[in-house]
Amino acid sequence: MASDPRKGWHERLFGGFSKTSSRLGDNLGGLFGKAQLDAATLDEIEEALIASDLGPATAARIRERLAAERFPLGLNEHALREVIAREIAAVLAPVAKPLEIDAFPRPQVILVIGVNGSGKTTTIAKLAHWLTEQDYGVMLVAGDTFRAAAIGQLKVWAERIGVPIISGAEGGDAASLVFEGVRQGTEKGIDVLIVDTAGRLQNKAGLMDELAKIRRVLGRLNPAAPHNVLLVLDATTGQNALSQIEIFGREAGVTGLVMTKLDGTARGGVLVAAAEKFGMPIHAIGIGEGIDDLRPFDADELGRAIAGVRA
Ligand SMILES: Nc1nc2c(ncn2[C@@H]2O[C@H](COP(=O)(O)OP(=O)(O)OP(=O)(O)O)[C@@H](O)[C@H]2O)c(=O)[nH]1
Repeated sequence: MASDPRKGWHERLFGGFSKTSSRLGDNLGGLFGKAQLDAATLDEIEEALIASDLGPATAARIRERLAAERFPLGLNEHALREVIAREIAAVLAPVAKPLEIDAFPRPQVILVIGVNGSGKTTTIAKLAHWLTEQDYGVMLVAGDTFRAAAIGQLKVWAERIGVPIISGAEGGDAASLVFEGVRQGTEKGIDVLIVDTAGRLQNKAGLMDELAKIRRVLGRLNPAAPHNVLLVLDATTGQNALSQIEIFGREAGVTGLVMTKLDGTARGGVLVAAAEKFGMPIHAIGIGEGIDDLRPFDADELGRAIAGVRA
């Protein structure tokens, strides 16, 4: 019997977030079972939530909810985790937006940006796979011309997924490659063009200039392009991911986020902090290195995974 892919995802999601939810449990440990939810206990809970990367605004929000609710039998672990799950879901619901591919014009252009090692290349592969599964014709552009290895890696993925790729020589001009991508994409009737970009933040000015140039070239071909600018973030960097949203959001016209490596890190709470602080759409999360490990998410389900509440 074929395995149910939804069930598989649910299990991987809860498994992936297990370090995050157990860290939350460790931080809250001494507070379970307190008979009184007095101000001092609420303060301690709020601090534990902040220490779990959920962000000060969400921590304050959960504190308020706990203060407003009555726990006649004392605050047991399950009740506390349930409140946390609900409030996290409320923070995530407005930003949990799957990537939308408009019907016109074709190709839709998705520019993928982020610092080196954030999981950009793998995310592009997963995204291409997700789109081809929905019958979109996808083409990749190896726009990280700064590193030969990045070009090679993307080519391997393209072959594995079975999508065409436009690539040039190391050190080539990324903007002209993108131009060529749109030209060929239009000619071949491609639906979605996914463009990889360099991620060397150590040369921030150069990087931002290059992204601006790519955007200018795209804009000349079609004023609405790029239709999406996705910022890929590595959850394991914790609060650092927030400053990347700030920098790239200000300078590179980010339209949405993808957070990767949420499996195997205890810092998954940062996804909630990002949602609360920036309110930007979060299109998908990555919970593994496999091609199927990137998906849009359901806010309620993710709230339970982070808070460690089994359905
Ligand atoms: N556990 C886990 N690993 C991931 C995930 N996404 C990517 N990775 C791994 O993270 C490493 C870096 O990913 P890349 O896709 O090469 O990152 P990049 O941002 O393109 O990096 P550069 O090529 O150095 O610019 C690889 O070993 C990936 O397999 C994820 O969701 N979970």
